[in-house]
Amino acid sequence: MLEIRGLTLRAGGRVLLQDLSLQVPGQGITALLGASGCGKSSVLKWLAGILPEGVQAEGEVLVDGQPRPTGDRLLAYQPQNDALFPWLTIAENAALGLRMAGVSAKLATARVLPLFAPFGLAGTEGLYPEDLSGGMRQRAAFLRTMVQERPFVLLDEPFSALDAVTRLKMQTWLLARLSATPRGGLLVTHDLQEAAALADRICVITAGHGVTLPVDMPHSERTEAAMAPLRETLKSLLLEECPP
Ligand SMILES: Nc1ncnc2c1ncn2[C@@H]1O[C@H](COP(=O)(O)OP(=O)(O)OP(=O)(O)O)[C@@H](O)[C@H]1O
Repeated sequence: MLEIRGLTLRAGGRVLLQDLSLQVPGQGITALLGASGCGKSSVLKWLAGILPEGVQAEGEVLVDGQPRPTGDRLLAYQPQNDALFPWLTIAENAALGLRMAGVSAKLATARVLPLFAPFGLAGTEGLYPEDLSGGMRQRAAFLRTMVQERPFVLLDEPFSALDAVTRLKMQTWLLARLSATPRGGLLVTHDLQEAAALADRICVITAGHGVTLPVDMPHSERTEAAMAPLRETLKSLLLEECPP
């Protein structure tokens, strides 16, 4: 269990988040929703240990009840922008997380290459980021994050640049991967449908605080109609933040 305790975020003299506590179990997906600018990306950056200077944070990170530093090696992080290095090939970029964890180039390459085809990236291995579409770059960044197989993955809008069909394929892949090798996912998304389809619990940041709702239905039963009441609840929580 990854736990955030008492996180307060400030930026430009403004309190973004006040005393957020959030639990991310070691299995399944916890979604983080909230209006644009409420601090979702900053929560992930703080956990990943890369909060920019303009944002200040106070709070604690714990894993299985033990205090851990931010930027802990138990966490893999996919930022909102793909953060690929333009001078590395797509295969080298995809392997970078493993290389930085000390895995040899040969082994890292052997681990990433089999995922190129299921991610729709076959043939791009030797290309450079500038040769790819935004959606392809986003999948390369997703690949780089998931292949690290760390106990927790922090995903900041990982599918925002994808078309509907590719998005569905990658969502299905993510659910299958997290169930095959249980890990905890913290997923920032703007998409209520995505949160309702994937998450086991949803934290909505509203008026600077977090409200967490469990989602108990099996994924196979989550039709649009079945999830409509949850989407309405999420919408009302989000609208509290943004009155018309
Ligand atoms: N480097 C920075 N310096 C000062 N303020 C910043 C910095 N980065 C972010 N902020 C401010 O912090 C607030 C939260 O930003 P953040 O990106 O975490 O929000 P978000 O909820 O993820 O937004 P979005 O959904 O639009 O991605 C914003 O008001 C933003 O202007």
